[in-house]
Amino acid sequence: MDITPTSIKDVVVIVPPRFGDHRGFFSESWNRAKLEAAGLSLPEFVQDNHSLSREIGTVRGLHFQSPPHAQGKLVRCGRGRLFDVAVDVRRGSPTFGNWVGEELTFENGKQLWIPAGFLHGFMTLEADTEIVYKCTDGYAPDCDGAVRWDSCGIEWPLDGITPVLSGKDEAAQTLDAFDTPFSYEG
Ligand SMILES: Cc1cn([C@H]2C[C@H](O)[C@@H](COP(=O)(O)OP(=O)(O)O[C@H]3O[C@@H](C)C(=O)[C@@H](O)[C@H]3O)O2)c(=O)[nH]c1=O
Repeated sequence: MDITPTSIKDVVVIVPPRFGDHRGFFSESWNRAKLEAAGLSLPEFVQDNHSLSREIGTVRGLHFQSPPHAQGKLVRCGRGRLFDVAVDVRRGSPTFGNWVGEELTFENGKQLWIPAGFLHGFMTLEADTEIVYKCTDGYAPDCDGAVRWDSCGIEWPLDGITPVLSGKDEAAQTLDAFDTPFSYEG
């Protein structure tokens, strides 16, 4: 189990091993005991999500759920390629406002662990890209919120394109206007 830190202490990249043979590969995409043996203890997951984005340059995000339904997310790509982003919005965090971006592809098998207290979003880098992620809390529409994808200084890889957005994401508040419900707990 390969676990690599990022520029934000609490966000990590995980790459589970793949056992390849003439048929393809086998991989344990999630194994609590093996992660703990490798030094990473994650909260309990209660929901798995899966979405398909048809067009290259589709942007979903930047999303969060407020407490008491804040979500940590363990994200991977099921098909295609995407650029996955976490933005630290924990009030008082030494890395408040900083972002981490990681290319997650079917081929590289990378997973990004994003704890509660971060905005999450992604841009697809290929048509027909699928994302799969585990969440530490269930969907709570009353706690659901969004911040504009282009208000956080993120260096999106498809710079200059007109992204495909939902109406909710199009109308989202900017990071400057966002009154974060999260605080840093060290
Ligand atoms: C997020 C979510 C949505 N839905 C429904 C609501 C709506 O009718 C439909 C589409 O919802 P959305 O437009 O919010 O889907 P989407 O834009 O893909 O939202 C997701 O974006 C990524 C970046 C995340 O991090 C997720 O937590 C989630 O916010 O699915 C659920 O039933 N359960 C869920 O957990």
